[in-house]
Formats: sequence, structure tokens, C-alpha cells
Amino acid sequence: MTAVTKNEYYTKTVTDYTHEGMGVVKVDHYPIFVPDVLVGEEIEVKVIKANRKFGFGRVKRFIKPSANRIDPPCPYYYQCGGCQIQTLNYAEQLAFKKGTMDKSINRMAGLGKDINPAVGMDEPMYYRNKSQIPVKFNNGSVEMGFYKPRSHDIVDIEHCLIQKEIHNDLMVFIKELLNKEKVSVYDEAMHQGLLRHVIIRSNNDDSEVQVAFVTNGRKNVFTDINKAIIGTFPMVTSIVQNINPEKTNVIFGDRTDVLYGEDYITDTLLGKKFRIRARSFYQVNHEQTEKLYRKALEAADLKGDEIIIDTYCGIGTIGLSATDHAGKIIGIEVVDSAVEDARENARLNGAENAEFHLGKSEEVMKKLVKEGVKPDVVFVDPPRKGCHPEFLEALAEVRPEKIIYVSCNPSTLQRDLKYMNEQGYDISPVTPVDMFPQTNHVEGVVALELK
Ligand SMILES: C[S@@+](CC[C@H](N)C(=O)[O-])C[C@H]1O[C@@H](n2cnc3c(N)ncnc32)[C@H](O)[C@@H]1O
Repeated sequence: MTAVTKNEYYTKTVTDYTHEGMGVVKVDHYPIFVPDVLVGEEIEVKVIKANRKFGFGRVKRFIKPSANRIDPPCPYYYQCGGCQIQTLNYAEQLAFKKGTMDKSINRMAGLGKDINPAVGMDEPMYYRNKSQIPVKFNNGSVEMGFYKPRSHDIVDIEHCLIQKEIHNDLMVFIKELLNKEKVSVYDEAMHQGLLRHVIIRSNNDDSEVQVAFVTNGRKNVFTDINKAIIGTFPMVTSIVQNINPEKTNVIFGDRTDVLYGEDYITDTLLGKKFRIRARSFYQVNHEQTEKLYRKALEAADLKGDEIIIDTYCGIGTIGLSATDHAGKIIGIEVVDSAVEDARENARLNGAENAEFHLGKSEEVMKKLVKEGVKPDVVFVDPPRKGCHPEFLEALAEVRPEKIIYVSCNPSTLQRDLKYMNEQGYDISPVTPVDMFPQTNHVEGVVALELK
């Protein structure tokens, strides 16, 4: 292999994307990863780091730019770590997401399956219904924004193109108030100071908005701030203070106090109502969640009497969307507040055929199998690390006719699909659904059927 070294220049054509959305150029077989370049572009690249098996480069000159290249619409794009692929037009972003899924399913797992085109948004901006905004004190004032790539330094932001407009308005308003009230801000290095994060979450039509202050301690300094928020934003129906005194990257602590209104907001998905509390997971893109769930329900093709297990169920959204077409729904979720929400959501939607179990999927599933529960269909929607091996073993033992797997990480998806394929399941073509436009995150849904 050619010895590539730091500070060398090469002229090359970009042949592929990495999972992170960087372009790949090759010097002989040695890959160099370059951010913000598109497949097909001829570039001059400077090597900035050369490891033994791969390197990193920076583009110095575009010799032949791609027709799919656009100027990033966000002025913070090159500083902020929130978005990674804004230089790709939307058609190219969707092609990148389909390609990433294809590489996982076919190149890594060797499953030899078609990948459907990625389902995109009509307008791929202003979609995030949840903003987790870190707060820092810098140069004499409070900064709020998002982290720089691979760092806990903040880019102070006035307007984010992927969070909903109401979140931008509230973010700027709250920052002004924090400065005016001289609120003590958390210093990560010293593990001192009060306010760590501001979390804003809204329902689809912005008729209910929740503001959560995450603090390093129980002191409530928000009375005047809350009055100002409610006076200007009547759609804020819930303000809570979550206490997280731990030295950790995990945002929420265990305790949440209500400062104003309810401790939840409600939203509607596919005609069902859902109550959501601060610590409960809820999909961040409403339009795409409805498309994703429709695909999942279509793939399940329910007849009306099936026993369904909805694992990693959050507040019960997938299972409860299926209740009108199923005999029984059994949900499993590890976060206590989400299970409480799920039970309340079953009641809100008159779903008497739904029950929810608090616990780890891998443990509850084994217990249910032991008790003789025999599901016809299992919905699986794990976090990025994918399914626990013991959960998959229990699934293979109970052998449901169908498994519908919703995934936010193609690399763990391919691992789990490969295992279930070996256990006797046929894998259908995967459909990527673009839940996170402008970012390198890839979500998908796939059906597994007993051979
Ligand atoms: C990607 S979310 C999906 C939630 C839900 N299906 C939805 O569409 O909103 C994954 C969920 O799995 C839960 N979770 C994480 N690890 C778990 C485990 N070992 N057992 C059960 N639930 C788990 C998380 O709390 C989260 O609610």
C-alpha cells in the first residue's frame, strides 16, 4: 500500500460516503475521509491525519464540483456539530441514506436484500419537536446553542434550521431572561453552578409546549423567568425542573418538579392521543413518524385478532397505533415515566386490550415466554445499540410469525437481522425513512417473516 503521509496533497475523485457522511477518496487502496465533499466530485485534498489503515483530509480545491452540491443554508453549519450533510441537496441526502443502509445490510451482513428508496420529507427543515440545548457561561454572558463536533464547546446560536420555529423563538427569549436574571450556569469542569440544559418540546400544532430546566441541584430560581415565558408564549402549558446532580453526559436526572401547568404535553399521531412527559422518549419528527409507523403497520398486515408485543415501546406509540386492528398489545419499556405515560395513553385512547410492562426487554421477554405468551407479531424499536442478545434469543425461541424491526442505526440493525436470518427468518427489503434531514442519522423499517 502507498505510504500516505500528513500534509501531502492528492487530486482524486470521491467514490463513496462513510456512515458519518464524509466523502471517501482512495490513494491506491488507502482510504482518506474528507468532510463536505460529494460522491463524483474531483477534488484536491490535503491529508491532515494519516493513521495506519486510513486517513483524514481537508478539501483544498474543487476541480469538478457535483451538480448535487449546494451552499449550506445554515450560517452555523461549519462550526456546529448538529448537522453533517447540508452541502448535499435533498435528493443526494436521501441517496446517501439509502446507500448507508445498503452498505450495512448487503456489504456488512451480506444479506443480499433490496433497499427501497428513502422516504423523504416535503420540506426537510424546521422539523425537530424536541431541542436539548446546553447552557454555558462565556465572556460574561450566557450562551445557548449546540455542541461543536466531538466537543462540549457550544456554538452560540440564534436560529437553528432543523428545530421548529417556536423552539427558536423560545431559545432566544429564554437566553435573554437568563442573562437578565443572572442565573447561575453549570460549569462542567468544576461541577459547579446550577443550570445545565434547557429542553423544549412541542406537539405537532404547537398548541402545547413544554420547557424543562435541567439543574445541578434543587434550587428554584425560575419564578420570574416562568412568568415572562407564560406571558409571552401562552402555548407553553408545562414548565418543569429536572434535577441532575451527577457528573455525567446523561441529560436528565431522576427527579422532576412541576413549576407550572402539567408535567406533560399531549400530541396526536395517526389519530391517537399521546401524553408525553419530559423523560419519556418521543420521536422528534412528527411528519416522518407517521410515515414510519404507517410502513410498520402495513408490513404487520394485521387481521384483527393477533397478540402483539411492542418492545422498546417508549410511551406506547407503535402498539397503540395498532390496537384497533389487534387482539392484544403487550408493551415493554425500561423507563418508568414512559411506562406510566403508555398506560395513561392506553386509557386516553380507550385501548382496553393493551398492557405495559416496566423492565428490560431482554428480561421481560424471557419472563413472558416462560409464562407461555405466544405473540403473532413483535414490533422491535431499540435504541442505537440495537437489541440485547438475550432478547433476540427469547424472540428466536418464541418464533412469532412476523417481526417488524424499526431501527435508528444501520450497523446494529444488520447485526440483529443477520442473527434472526440464521434463526429462520426471511428479511424483506428495508425502507429507510428520513427522520433526521440535514444530519447523517439513518432510520429504517423492515419486516422479518418465519420461513
Ligand atoms: C428508539 S426508542 C423507541 C420508542 C418507541 N417505540 C417510539 O417509537 O417512540 C427506544 C426505547 O427503548 C427504551 N429502552 C432502552 N433500552 C431498553 C431495554 N433494555 N429494554 C426496554 N426498553 C429499553 C428507551 O427508553 C426508549 O423508550
